[in-house]
Amino acid sequence: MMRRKLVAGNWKMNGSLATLAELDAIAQAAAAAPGVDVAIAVPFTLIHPAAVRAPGLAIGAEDVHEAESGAHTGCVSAAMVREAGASFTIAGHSERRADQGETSHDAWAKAAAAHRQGLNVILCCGETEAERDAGRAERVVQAQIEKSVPDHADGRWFTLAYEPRWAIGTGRTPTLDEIAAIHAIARAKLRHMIGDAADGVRILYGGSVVGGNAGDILATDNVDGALVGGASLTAAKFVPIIEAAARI
Ligand SMILES: O=C[C@H](O)COP(=O)(O)O
Repeated sequence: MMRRKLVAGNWKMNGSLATLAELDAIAQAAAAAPGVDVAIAVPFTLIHPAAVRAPGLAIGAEDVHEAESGAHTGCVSAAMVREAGASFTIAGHSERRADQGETSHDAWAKAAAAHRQGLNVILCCGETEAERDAGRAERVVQAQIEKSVPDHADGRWFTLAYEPRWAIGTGRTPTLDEIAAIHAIARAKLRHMIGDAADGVRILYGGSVVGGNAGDILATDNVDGALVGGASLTAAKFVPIIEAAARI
């Protein structure tokens, strides 16, 4: 099945009203690459101004709470980010797993809550360095998928992102064979869980993607796009990744 490439940025806890100016050139590059979907997740406070400034880009949240509303001080619901202009959210990012103790079950609940509000979801999985060194990367990713992918997931709203934790922000990436192996296993696991719908689900690779390695990574089997952290913060670094996706 033909799956459109998706290049998604994740600004994490970076950015300001001033840096939204980067979106102008990113939106231009996205418009010049009609075969590629381009999305950017930004801090909650920037969702609305980003959506207003760049209506041609998919703007998203980096997380949502699993409840619809209620006494959860400091948290933000899927309905709130949708009202602010988000069309998608990330769920289960490894930094939330590490910093906030989120589990795969939490990621599942957040993905389901986001879908109930009509948001698309990029759900993250990925092993630690110790797990990879112990030869457990495949089993860890399979278990995360098993516990976090909602039953009714399909490619119209659901995207999986494989992000080995040791590759995030480090400048280190797995080999292309290692990426292909995990993506094939992830696809097989999705097929086991959701049947033929798995063929429509995009599986992104994330972890130290930059302009220089994007072409090779995006051309790897079962890699349907990239989830980009550091290199999504400026148009100068992000646009080459969009252009690499457009050349595939
Ligand atoms: O969500 C994005 C990833 O965590 C990758 O971050 P990075 O591109 O800075 O390694």
